[in-house]
Amino acid sequence: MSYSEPVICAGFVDTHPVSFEYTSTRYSNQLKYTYQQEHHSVLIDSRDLVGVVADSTKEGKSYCVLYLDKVPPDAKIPSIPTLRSASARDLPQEFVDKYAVQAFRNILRREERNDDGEPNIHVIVSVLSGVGLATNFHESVLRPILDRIPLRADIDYKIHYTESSDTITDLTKNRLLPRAEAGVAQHIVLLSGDGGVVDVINALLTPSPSSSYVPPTISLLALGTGNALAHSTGITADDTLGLSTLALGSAKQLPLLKATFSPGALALADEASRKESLPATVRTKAPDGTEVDAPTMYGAVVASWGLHAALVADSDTAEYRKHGVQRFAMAANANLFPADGSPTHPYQAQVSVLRSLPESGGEEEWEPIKRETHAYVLATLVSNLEKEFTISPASKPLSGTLHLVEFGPMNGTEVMRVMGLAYQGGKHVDEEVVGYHEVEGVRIDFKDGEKDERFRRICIDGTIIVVEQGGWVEIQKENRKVVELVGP
Ligand SMILES: Nc1ncnc2c1ncn2[C@@H]1O[C@H](COP(=O)(O)OP(=O)(O)OP(=O)(O)O)[C@@H](O)[C@H]1O
Repeated sequence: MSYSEPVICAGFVDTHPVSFEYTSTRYSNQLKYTYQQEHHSVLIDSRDLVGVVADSTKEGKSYCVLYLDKVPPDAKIPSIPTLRSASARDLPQEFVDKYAVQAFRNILRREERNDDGEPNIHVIVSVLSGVGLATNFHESVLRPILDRIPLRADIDYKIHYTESSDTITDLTKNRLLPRAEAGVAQHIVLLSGDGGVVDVINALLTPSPSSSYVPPTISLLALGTGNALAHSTGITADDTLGLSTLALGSAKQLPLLKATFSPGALALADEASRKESLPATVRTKAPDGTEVDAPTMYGAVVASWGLHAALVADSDTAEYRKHGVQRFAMAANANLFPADGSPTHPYQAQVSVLRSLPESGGEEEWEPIKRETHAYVLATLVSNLEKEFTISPASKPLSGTLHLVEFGPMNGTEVMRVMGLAYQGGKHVDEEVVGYHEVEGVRIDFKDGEKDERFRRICIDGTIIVVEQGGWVEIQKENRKVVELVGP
């Protein structure tokens, strides 16, 4: 069949006779059905299509086509799309073959159950992620879709709503980790931003993993603010916020980075009103060669210091969160153009990068960046920090490469111009003032620089860690298989 030839056949929608027309091109697929009596047509674009579920309650080739009605672009309040379903018979076979939701069943191992009867599929709803739409999305969209599969709440899967910022960590540590270590396959459907994924990862990473550990699989539904992981892996390439990926995708190891800090480092909590210990410590060698217990945290997206860490830290308040993704731009403005008219801060530390030397058989070497002050130092595993903000154009989905973007102090207008180019597909990396390199690791050593702790804030996937005066942080790729992520 030529890709531009539509497939036309007769069938039924809700018992009314229709003519189906399925068009598949390189760029998009569409299913149109036209009621034979009224000549009225309905068009379903593949960007809105979740999948096609066989309807076992009906005879013959009966299906339920699940798709979404987009939120109108001029909607005044943040809203979720509306779930639509069409009960159809005798659909074009090509359409069924491409969008049938069998993959759902391969990923969601519902038949395996624990001794206490608890299923191994968990739906986690992070109620405060993004602008707070996860609960509504779960109740109005996800749950009715799971009902159609059919997957039954409390029998085939368990629902968890977050009650505090510790809910995901506690659930993972107490229930998911022991089963993963015992070799049980588990699936987590996560309605959150990147933070939910990071909480799961850090709770699963124990210092001495069991040899029978089975990495849980995560299906991410992009209900956060930045949603860097979802945008960078193609989960949000269509308009279903990750539902089509959940229905039709396949799982792959999620690459991680490991950030190890000098012993006095603490994470900020509750809008920076208090500090708390990091999730773990590891015994490691400090840059001066001494053995220390180093606070450690893992991430899947980004490790940064300077302007990026400052704007993430400053914008993580309930007040800023109301503005959705705009909160980053608002905080950037406040950092770049201080009210007192002063220039942006020249961040002081020794920054070094770990490079792999192919000429010496892949040996690695730390190489200092020859600049004493910095504005922007950001290492990332992903291409996009927001849908349109391409921080690292060379990063490929789930490839595990780490890229560093860095530049020195500039005035606010120039920083805005340069980083504005990231919204044009990542053109900032072509600017002479921007350093852009593939690296194995990055080290920031504060030595005697930076007396004010605001300038010693490090961002690991949205968590802000303050390094003590004279302290350091080392970021490297982590090779352990901790979770798999379902991608398109
Ligand atoms: N019920 C709750 N009570 C308190 N805090 C919560 C609750 N539910 C979620 N949170 C917190 O809200 C934050 C949500 O983070 P998440 O990353 O999921 O969304 P986001 O920050 O909006 O998106 P992104 O990280 O993609 O920009 C986390 O810090 C999480 O711990």
